[in-house]
Amino acid sequence: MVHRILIVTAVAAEADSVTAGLTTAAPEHVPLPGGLALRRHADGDRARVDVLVGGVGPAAVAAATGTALAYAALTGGASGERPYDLLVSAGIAGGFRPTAPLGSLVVSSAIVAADLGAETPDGYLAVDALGFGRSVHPVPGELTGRIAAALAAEGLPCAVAPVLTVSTVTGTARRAAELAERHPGAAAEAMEGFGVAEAAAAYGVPVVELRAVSNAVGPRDRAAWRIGDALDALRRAVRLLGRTVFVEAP
Ligand SMILES: O=C(O)c1cccc(C(=O)CC[C@H]2O[C@@H](n3cnc4c(=O)[nH]cnc43)[C@H](O)[C@@H]2O)c1
Repeated sequence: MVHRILIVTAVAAEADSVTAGLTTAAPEHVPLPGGLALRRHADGDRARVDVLVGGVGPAAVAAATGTALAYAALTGGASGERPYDLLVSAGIAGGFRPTAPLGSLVVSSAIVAADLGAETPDGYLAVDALGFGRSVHPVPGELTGRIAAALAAEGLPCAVAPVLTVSTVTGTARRAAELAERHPGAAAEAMEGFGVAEAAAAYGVPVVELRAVSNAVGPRDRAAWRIGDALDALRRAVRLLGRTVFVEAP
């Protein structure tokens, strides 16, 4: 059985790291509606890994991921079958100190919409507390365990922890403290995971977020960003997962 994985990044530089990490030959270009395209990597009859550049932020990436899922559902195998076996939201992120230092990896134990809600005189209320939708997508613990074990076995340790999705990059110590207090144990913040997870949930596909830390969550300090190191960590992580978890039964 071929395992079908869709890896969604925000920008092309992240997709380039993912593509470089996959060990198969150059990908096939698969055009999608809406000006989107998949980079399709096939590993014989073991796995098919599609890589999608979905845009920055939860709205853009949810729209793009939804398009890719609808396309796969309409053009793929038997009706009623899941269009993919696994979705991965991958890219660079801000890391919460001290859990996620620069260059380290974070695998989501949950994917959390950290600013989807309402401010009230008594504090923040998440959207589910307001009676609409949800603010947390769970990630199968067995899946995160396999990913973490595969990475650690090759000397690439990672934190397994909640990853926050924000629409505004944190740029002050005050905001970082606020988020850490509201989401104890969170290891990283990025801008796409929740959008990918919403699309995945609509099609019943399990989802996980994989992030490589390029900067610390806190006061803005562009000189301290390590985007190259994070992209390299992402490439190494995908290389390992391409040989292990991506070709295993979901
Ligand atoms: O201008 C800034 O201060 C700034 C700081 C960090 C990141 C940005 C971006 O515009 C990148 C957004 C892009 O990268 C992911 N990302 C990376 N670091 C973070 C972060 O600390 N908080 C949220 N997102 C981050 C994100 O997923 C986007 O795709 C600008």
